[in-house]
Parts: sequence; structure tokens; C-alpha cells
Amino acid sequence: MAAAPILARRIARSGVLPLCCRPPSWDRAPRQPPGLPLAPCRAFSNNKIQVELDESSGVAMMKFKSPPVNSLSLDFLTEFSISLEKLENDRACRGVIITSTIPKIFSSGLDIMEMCGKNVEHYGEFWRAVQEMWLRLYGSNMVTVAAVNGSSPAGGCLIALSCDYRIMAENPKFSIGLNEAQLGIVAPFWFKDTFVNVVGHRIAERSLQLGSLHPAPEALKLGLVDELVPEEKLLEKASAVMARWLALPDHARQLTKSMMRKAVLDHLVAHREEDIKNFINFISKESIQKSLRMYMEMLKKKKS
Ligand SMILES: CCCCC/C=C/C(=O)SCCNC(=O)CCNC(=O)[C@H](O)C(C)(C)COP(=O)(O)OP(=O)(O)OC[C@H]1O[C@@H](n2cnc3c(N)ncnc32)[C@H](O)[C@@H]1OP(=O)(O)O
Repeated sequence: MAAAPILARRIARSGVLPLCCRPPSWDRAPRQPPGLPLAPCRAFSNNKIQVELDESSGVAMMKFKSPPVNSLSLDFLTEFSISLEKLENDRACRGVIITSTIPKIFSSGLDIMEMCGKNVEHYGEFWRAVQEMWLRLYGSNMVTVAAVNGSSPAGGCLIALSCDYRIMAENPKFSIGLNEAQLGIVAPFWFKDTFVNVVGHRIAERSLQLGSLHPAPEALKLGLVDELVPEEKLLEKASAVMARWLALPDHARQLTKSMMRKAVLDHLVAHREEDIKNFINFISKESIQKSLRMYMEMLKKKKS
């Protein structure tokens, strides 16, 4: 069965609009009828992600809660896209802070088991879900702040890079980067473009070729994250940053964001099917499967 209808059905079941049908959300300041008590906090939670929207500030707190390491499985990615779309369509929501409930881990990146020993249909469905997540997050009209409270390799780093602002816990044991080369795989052009847009071409090229994972202080020096704060201050700082960004008129900020990101988003939208085919061809290669299996074994050995 083709992958597109499967994801479309998953999303349709949730009542979420596909990206292309999303209404513009300029000037969506929270609407609070005068004289009423402050709007309450609204929450929704599914298996892997918990979301709480404070209607008085217009800010949602999104927390990854998928043990052991918040790996981005197909189910996780689908829940993530659905949660983003719900917030995007909620007139009360203007910004989202993304963080993790798992100690020491923001996200361990794409779930390697989704890319190992599966069939072509599965790879296609999985990759479409990765694309969908990125298109929604990178193309979001909301202010997005990543509060990176742990390690954040590869796909985890992509999530942070796709936000408008990154604050990381100052613990040097936490690292972040696009380390795909270390796994013997290659980050696709839109991971690379997102990275280049944050740190510039030279730093991105060196870091990608070496598959570097940068400890927090180095990530700050490279501009991969915008600031470091003590872990206990992370959410407080993220809220302060959010308030500063939300002080601007939505329409001006959103049009500026769109101007900065449009070329990169349009590139993937125009080449989505080709990108899925490339992923399937690449990941199905026996040599790549072997590299991934060896990497998983290495992770397990490291434990024992
Ligand atoms: C081909 C086109 C390009 C595709 C682009 C790819 C993007 C990606 O995101 S690829 C994934 C890259 N991710 C990584 O390299 C991270 C690997 N993981 C780690 O480095 C560590 O696990 C950690 C730093 C995230 C956490 O370390 P620690 O707290 O010591 O936990 P463990 O290493 O013991 O892991 C616990 C458990 O989770 C399994 N696991 C870890 N990461 C993943 C993952 N990305 N996918 C699936 N499973 C993962 C790990 O194997 C352990 O499993 P068990 O041994 O069964 O408990």
C-alpha cells in the first residue's frame, strides 16, 4: 500500500489539517473577552508527547515523554506532527516551548529500529513522517523555542535547529549535532540546509563531514545553540525568551520568518517524492543495513 494515504489517514483520523490546507494565522493574539477571569490552562497528552497550553500567555509547553531516549519512531513523529498542527490551528496559541521529561536526553534522533530490517513500504511511510514533522516545525507560524535539556544527536538536533531559538542546559556532558556520518549514513539536503541556515556553510560542512557531536559549550561557540543556562533555569529562561519574541506583532515576525525559510521549505516540498525514493534506495542497501546494525551493537556494548 502507498505510504502517502496511510499518513493522510493517520492525520485525518486526528482531525488535523494537512500542511497545504493550513489557514494563515497572522495576528492570532489570544482572544480573552474583557471582564472574564483569566483563561485556564488547556492540556492534551497522548502516549509520547504531553502538551499544555497556557491560554493567558498564548504559550504551549510541549514535553517529549517517550522512554528510554525519546527516539523518533513513526508513532512519535505522527504524534508530534498532530500536536504541532493542533496548536497551529488553535487561535489561542502563539508560541511553543519544546523540551523533554527524560533526564539527560532531549531526543536520541530518528529511531534506528525503524530503518533496520523493514520493508520498502515501511521505509517510505517512515520517511514521509520525518518530512512531515520537519515541514510543520520549520514552517510553523508560531514562535518555537527549544529548551534542550539533554543530549540531542541527529534527528534530535534537527528538531532544535528547526526552532526559532535554542537554549541548552550548560552541562558539558550533553552534546548536540548531526552525527549521521558516524553511523555510516548521510543527512539529507534539508537537514543540511537547516543546519547551514543556523551555523553557516563552513561550520556545517566540517561538522557534517566529521559527524560531530558538540558538547554544550562548543555548541554555543559554534552558534548551534543561542545560549546556555543552568539546567534548573532552562524553562524560566525559555519563557522569558518567548515573551520577548511574542512582544512583536505576529504578522511582521511571521512574514520575516517565512522569507528566511521559504527557499529551503519549498525545495523539499518540490522534491518530496524523489527524496522518499532516495531514502528508500539508500537505506535498503545491504552495506547501510550492516552499518546500522553495527552501530546498534556498539550502543549495546557501551552499556555492558
Ligand atoms: C539515511 C538517511 C539519513 C537519516 C538521518 C538520520 C537521522 C538520525 O537521527 S539517526 C539516529 C542517530 N542517533 C544516534 O546516533 C543516537 C544514538 N544513541 C546514543 O548516543 C545514546 O543512546 C544516547 C546518548 C541518546 C543516550 O545514552 P544512554 O542514556 O547511555 O542510553 P543508551 O545508549 O543505553 O540507550 C538506551 C536504549 O535506547 C536505545 N537507543 C538509543 N538511541 C536510539 C535510537 N536513535 N534509535 C533506537 N534506539 C535507540 C539503545 O540501543 C538502548 O537500547 P537497549 O539496549 O535495548 O536498552
